[in-house]
Amino acid sequence: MTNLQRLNQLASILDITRLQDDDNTPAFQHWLSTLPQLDVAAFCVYPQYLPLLLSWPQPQVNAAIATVVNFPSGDLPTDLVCEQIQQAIYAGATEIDCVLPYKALLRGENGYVKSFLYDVRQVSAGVCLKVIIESGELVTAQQVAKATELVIDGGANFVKSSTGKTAVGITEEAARIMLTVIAASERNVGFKASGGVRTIEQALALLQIFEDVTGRVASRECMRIGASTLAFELAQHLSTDL
Ligand SMILES: O=C[C@H](O)COP(=O)(O)O
Repeated sequence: MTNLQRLNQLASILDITRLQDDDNTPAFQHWLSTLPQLDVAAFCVYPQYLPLLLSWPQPQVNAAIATVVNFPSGDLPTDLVCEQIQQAIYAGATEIDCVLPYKALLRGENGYVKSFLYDVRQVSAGVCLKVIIESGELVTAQQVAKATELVIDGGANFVKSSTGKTAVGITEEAARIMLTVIAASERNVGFKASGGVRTIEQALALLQIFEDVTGRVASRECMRIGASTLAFELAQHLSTDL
């Protein structure tokens, strides 16, 4: 595969993300105006910015519209998270990135986590559900594996590593653990790497790990990379490689 083909493959699995806590309408609209024209997998923004994204005059015809719930703490009551999901879908979201109650998992409350995953899957039926395990906050490899296993068993479409709001985002070690559990499962579940993916080198390394561990070719149906700045570097490389 040529470098250009690999970079285009990377663009096709990118979830361009804007989850700034000090954001506002003018800044968000300016951000939209700066976005490069790439055939990406999705745009991921806070729920309050879904209307602006959906009314954006340059629709990215193939891109999904994603938003976040139970974000970033993972601590909200299940019924409130389900309400957030319903509101997001009503607002036009076609993908939901939902933070797992990972602190409950760390307390050993696996039953609560399973019940949470069941409820959010029911209320998000028909849309793409990505569950964020916040791998950088899980202490042991066993906890990363267990969180991944519970998310898969709960029926999510993707297991996502990080919110990008904690000290540690995705690491290659956590990616390997998550992908090993995903590869061993009988279910068709995808992997989303996120949290501090700032360079093309990092992203290509994660893409390679995905393909090495799962034996699958990375596509938007089975792999995503969530990043807030990578699209700009990628567009520069793609324009110079033409
Ligand atoms: O999906 C969430 C991402 O982590 C946000 O991207 P970032 O880490 O490049 O800011």
